Amino acid sequence: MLPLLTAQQIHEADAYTISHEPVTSVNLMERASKAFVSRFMQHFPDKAQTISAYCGSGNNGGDGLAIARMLNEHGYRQLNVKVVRFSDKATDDFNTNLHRFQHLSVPLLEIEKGGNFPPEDSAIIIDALLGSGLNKPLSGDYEQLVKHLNQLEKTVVAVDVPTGLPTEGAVSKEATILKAKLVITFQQPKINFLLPESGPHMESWEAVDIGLDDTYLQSLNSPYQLIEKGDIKTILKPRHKFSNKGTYGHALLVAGQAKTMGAALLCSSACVYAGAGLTTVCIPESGLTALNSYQAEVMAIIREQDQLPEIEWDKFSVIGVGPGLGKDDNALALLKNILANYHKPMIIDADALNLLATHQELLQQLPKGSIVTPHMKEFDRLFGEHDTWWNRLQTLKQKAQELQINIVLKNDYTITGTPDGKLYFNSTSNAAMASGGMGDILTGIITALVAQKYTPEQACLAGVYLHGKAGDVLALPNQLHVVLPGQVAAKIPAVIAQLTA
Ligand SMILES: NC(=O)C1=CN([C@@H]2O[C@H](COP(=O)(O)OP(=O)(O)OC[C@H]3O[C@@H](n4cnc5c(N)ncnc54)[C@H](OP(=O)(O)O)[C@@H]3O)[C@@H](O)[C@H]2O)[C@H](O)CC1
Ligand SMILES: [K+]
Repeated sequence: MLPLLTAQQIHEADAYTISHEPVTSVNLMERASKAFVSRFMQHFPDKAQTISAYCGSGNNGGDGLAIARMLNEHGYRQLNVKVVRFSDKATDDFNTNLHRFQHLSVPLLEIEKGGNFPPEDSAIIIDALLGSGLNKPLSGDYEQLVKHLNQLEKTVVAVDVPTGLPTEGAVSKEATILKAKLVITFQQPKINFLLPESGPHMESWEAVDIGLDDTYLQSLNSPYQLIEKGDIKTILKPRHKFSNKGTYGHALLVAGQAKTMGAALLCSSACVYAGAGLTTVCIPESGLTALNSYQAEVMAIIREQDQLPEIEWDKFSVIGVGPGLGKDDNALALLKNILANYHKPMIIDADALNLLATHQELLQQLPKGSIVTPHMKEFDRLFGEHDTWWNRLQTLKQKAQELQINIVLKNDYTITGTPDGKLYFNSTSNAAMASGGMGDILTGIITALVAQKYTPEQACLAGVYLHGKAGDVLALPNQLHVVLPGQVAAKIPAVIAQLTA
């Protein structure tokens, strides 16, 4: 897991590394700048490109000066630096780097408060104006400069953080932020990079290691964690000889209506592919032929209109409810019936979430450790409207603790909130997966993992990762525009095999 820290914690981690490694703060800046330059050169190897580095007078600006010096050493000749003097203050490391810069033949121009902005002819702008030290929205000269640079529509590469973007906390829709094509960030993505509000302000980010003390970073016990491949490899268990279908559990999915039977087919199919020993789906009779032809491995319990189905509750290791279920009185009666009779962790998705939203008292009846898998709109229906993702994140943390459930908030970086108050960001998936039915697949996968005796938390983290990884494996190598949910399900065994090899 990569702990995701707040700006304050990053500052403390700097100080800890400086005193314990030990390394001087200017050498830590040198190390960070070197890491930036080596990544920058991979993306922009053409040394004849025109580059302007805009530097503030804090440590982000100090990085900018060190970066420009290093690029010059590497033979980038069409380089110039613009230092903005909008503040009377400058950090020591900025001053040291300005001093180191002065004997170079690289043009350096200072932009004063209230001054005019010089013409900008470079193709690439390195944004080293402000970084993680941002403590208020941009205004005055900074805001004017950033607006000016934004309208030039250059290729902006931000150092650590795009100027004006807070690393955590609410991002105002009105905020002026320097739009980056690429952010090369130090040590870890900043929490806001993983929330949709950063989308309009940055196309992509890459984190470079600057050697902050890892034991210290882990000891901060941050509630925000980024899931990495190694974490999932640790969770997934290989299959053993002499195991049989009974070893891998019996999953029941309660899903589907005549017009939304596809959801039931997709989630039960995903459950089979993700390895449940047995999968049964409870559907209306109208779906039986489709089920038998789509996925012969799945068994059925038929649900009559207006009648509760006969379910042998003890037979099932786990129940997943909701995809395509509908929100009518029958669906509600069925959900109530399940909550009254089944007391092990269950998975609640789609229509069942909307029923919970309109019958909030049922939320309290969810067995401890249950899993709900809302997308943003379902989440807000359940827990109230949110005007920023940061606020939504805080509700996610609070509700998972309060209800003692796992909440999987589906998004680009799907976030799982767990009963112990942690928020885990997933690192797989891509935009080709944005299509109807993809959530049904996730429900099937998570249900299958709980059936196989993974803890609910493990099932969420691994399920979300596998789902996204299957989509990545399918879409990324060929830059596919779209991948279909059924393809993602069928890819799961290969993805698990690769992770357990
Ligand atoms: N471990 C690491 O990640 C390392 C990061 N490094 C780099 O350091 C910056 C952070 O540097 P810092 O000096 O703390 O802050 P900034 O350069 O981002 O900002 C400088 C000062 O600007 C003022 N400020 C804040 N917000 C605004 C604003 N909206 N308008 C104008 N001015 C603003 C603020 O000072 P005040 O006294 O005015 O409050 C800031 O202190 C990090 O991003 C990395 O690039 C190190 O190089 C190595 C380790
Ligand atoms: K910056």
